[in-house]
Amino acid sequence: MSLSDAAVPMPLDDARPASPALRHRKVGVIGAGAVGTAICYSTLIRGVAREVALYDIDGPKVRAEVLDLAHGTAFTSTTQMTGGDDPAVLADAEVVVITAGAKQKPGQTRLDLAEANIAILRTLLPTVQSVAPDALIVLVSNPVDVLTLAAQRITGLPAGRVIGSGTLLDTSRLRWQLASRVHVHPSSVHAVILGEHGDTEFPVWSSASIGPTPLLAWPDADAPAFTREELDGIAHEVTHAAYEVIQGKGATNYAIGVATTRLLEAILRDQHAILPVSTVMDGVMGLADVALSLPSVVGRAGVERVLPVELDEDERARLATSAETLRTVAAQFGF
Ligand SMILES: NC(=O)C1=CN([C@@H]2O[C@H](COP(=O)(O)OP(=O)(O)OC[C@H]3O[C@@H](n4cnc5c(N)ncnc54)[C@H](O)[C@@H]3O)[C@@H](O)[C@H]2O)C=CC1
Ligand SMILES: CC(=O)C(=O)O
Repeated sequence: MSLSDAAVPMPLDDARPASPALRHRKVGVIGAGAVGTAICYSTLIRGVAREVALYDIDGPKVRAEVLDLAHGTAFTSTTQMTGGDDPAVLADAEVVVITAGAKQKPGQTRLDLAEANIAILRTLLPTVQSVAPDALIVLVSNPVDVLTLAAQRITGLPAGRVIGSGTLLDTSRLRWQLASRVHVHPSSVHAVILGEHGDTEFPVWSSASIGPTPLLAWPDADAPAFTREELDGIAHEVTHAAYEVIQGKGATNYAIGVATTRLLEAILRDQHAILPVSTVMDGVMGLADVALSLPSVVGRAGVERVLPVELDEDERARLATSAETLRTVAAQFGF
């Protein structure tokens, strides 16, 4: 069996023609590292796609990961797990998720990865477009906002078809922090991190709420009101969460795995869900020629609309700082 033959055999029921709704639900994932495999795993478990295909240049590694994931599909949904070291495994994917490339070493910022990972995109994207010409592109590799702008410019695709995971993960971290503090489920916390997925990101406290109660007016006998100092501390922990995890285990992967699956679900099920993801801005809130996260309506066509947000003066200044930081880095690479 060649390395690119790593696809598991089709179960009998998959030999029948798929219903139109299922026929195209194939996700390609590039990069069989900590992040790519976590995305495959959570996508299998949640049954979001009909087929997940994993591609990596490291043949033995990708073959082993595909087999390990495929061996568990008796206990997941009907999803097929395929893959190998030939990019043809991505053929006809509806969405291709890019996790390939360098990751931060302790002490590095995400922006330090720009040169290496833009170079990978320049060779990878033409291949992706030839094997999966209709695919939406989802960027996860870092610095994800700079790579989202680069990928959109390299492919020439409409802005909404090139999506960075952006601050979806940071927002999840924030919701978990706040939920733990007031003893509710994170799904009942409505708060968002916007801007760069990186050191200049910021929480939008002015519109955050817990259930229907504005966060800044939080009253509860069991959990007292938030002070400004405490909110600053929570924001700092969210922004620095990745550094702590990377210091301890060398990578972050499970949370980005489920966050990316949530994005894939919004796309493949055409949910028109509002998610904080990164796309190239086209003038919304005065932003252009930069990719960063604002609340975005996500469905089968990709990001269908980017929603302007009501921000206070401090939040507006922080959005401008994020945009300026990202523009400066992207410009160094001609974007
Ligand atoms: N956007 C986000 O929220 C997050 C982004 N990341 C980023 O995801 C990226 C991947 O992280 P890990 O999976 O931990 O790294 P890893 O080192 O475990 O895996 C990277 C994989 O990419 C493969 N690869 C390298 N060049 C390739 C190419 N040209 N074609 C195909 N495959 C190629 C390598 O063989 C390796 O298997 C990093 O840039 C990291 O910073 C990680 C966590 C969260
Ligand atoms: C590595 C990274 O970008 C994160 O975990 O947020």
